[in-house]
Amino acid sequence: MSDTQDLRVAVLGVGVMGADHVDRINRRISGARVTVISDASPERAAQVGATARDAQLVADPFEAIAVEDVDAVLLATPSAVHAEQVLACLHAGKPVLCEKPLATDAEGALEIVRREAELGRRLVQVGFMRRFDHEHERLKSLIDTGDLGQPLMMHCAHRNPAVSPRCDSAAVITNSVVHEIDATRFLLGEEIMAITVLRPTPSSHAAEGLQDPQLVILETETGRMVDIEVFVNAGVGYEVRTEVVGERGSAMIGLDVGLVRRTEPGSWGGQITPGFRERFGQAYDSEVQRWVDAIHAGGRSGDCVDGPGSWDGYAAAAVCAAGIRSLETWDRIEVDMVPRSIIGRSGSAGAAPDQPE
Ligand SMILES: NC(=O)c1ccc[n+]([C@@H]2O[C@H](COP(=O)([O-])OP(=O)(O)OC[C@H]3O[C@@H](n4cnc5c(N)ncnc54)[C@H](O)[C@@H]3O)[C@@H](O)[C@H]2O)c1
Ligand SMILES: O[C@H]1[C@H](O)[C@@H](O)[C@H](O)[C@@H](O)[C@H]1O
Repeated sequence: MSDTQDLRVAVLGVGVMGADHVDRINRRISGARVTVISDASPERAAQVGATARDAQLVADPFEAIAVEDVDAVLLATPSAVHAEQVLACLHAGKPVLCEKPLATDAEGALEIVRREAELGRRLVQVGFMRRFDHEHERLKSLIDTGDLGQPLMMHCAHRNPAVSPRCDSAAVITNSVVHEIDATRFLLGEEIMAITVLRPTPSSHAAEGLQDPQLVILETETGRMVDIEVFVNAGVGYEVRTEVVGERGSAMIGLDVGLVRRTEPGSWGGQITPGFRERFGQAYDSEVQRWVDAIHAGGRSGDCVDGPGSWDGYAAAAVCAAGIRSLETWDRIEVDMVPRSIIGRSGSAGAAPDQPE
């Protein structure tokens, strides 16, 4: 790849998210095109491949990563296989944008942080797309300029209309709460030290044995508290609300306040957002465009990340691991994280806890 050539991207896993990413790269992102598609389902690969003229289908995901004229990899495979596929990308020296979570356990994420640090280049970006959402960016800017005074608390709600019947109680944390964990680190700029997961009466719409909803309390290094209602079978629509309460005021995002209409006879209201693709479409586009631009800027030897990196993926995985433990024990659990200083320079440009080593 030269500066003027399109980045040749392999997309692995072309289900809901991967197919969207193929479409976004080919239609809306400049400086990149999808040249390889890989999916465990040959039918699905062929179906999505038919929408991407230039793309070659490669059945084995590790062969797809190794294809010589693939410059970068976008992973939208199931969360359980992210860690091994990211490690394969690092082994091949290729930049990777990995959908969240980076790994389903803290050890897997830490291994990635260590391997990237050994390479001496930042090649791993994690798909915490809320950092690219305009509302989140505005909220962060209000906090950073001091307009709210010192932030003290955050209140969050994360409601999905429904999830796959295969989703278990731990996956509610690793797949859904992981977004609030990253948003907390991003907005407040510090690490999370402890987590408590409470169990309200489960919804009758949740699958047998699934703890849904859950109430999660995060405690940060300086003692700020964040409460999160996560409810993944809430019906109705998609809602992600975040309110930051500071010493001089509060601010809330995610209120679905698009167009509000008054119509006869006597009705008033707006549209409910149906899902994450609609709510975060702009954020996914910005995330992928900035990733592509960062790889062009980094070239063959520089850093290829603009946004959350491997350290952010690890920090979130460590909090999730403590959350799963809290879910099992009903206790408040302190987060077990290695100190950042032992890792070296790899990690995130976007995350606040990015102190000089
Ligand atoms: N950032 C977000 O808001 C967001 C939204 C949805 C999903 N996600 C993440 O994206 C990932 C995919 O989620 P999804 O909803 O698209 O899932 P999905 O089930 O719709 O798609 C996954 C695809 O991967 C394929 N696959 C399975 N194992 C594979 C393997 N080992 N190698 C290659 N392909 C394989 C499957 O056949 C399927 O087509 C998950 O990690 C999820 O957490 C992120
Ligand atoms: O995988 C999805 C995705 O990450 C969405 O952004 C989130 O709202 C859902 O809860 C999760 O299941």
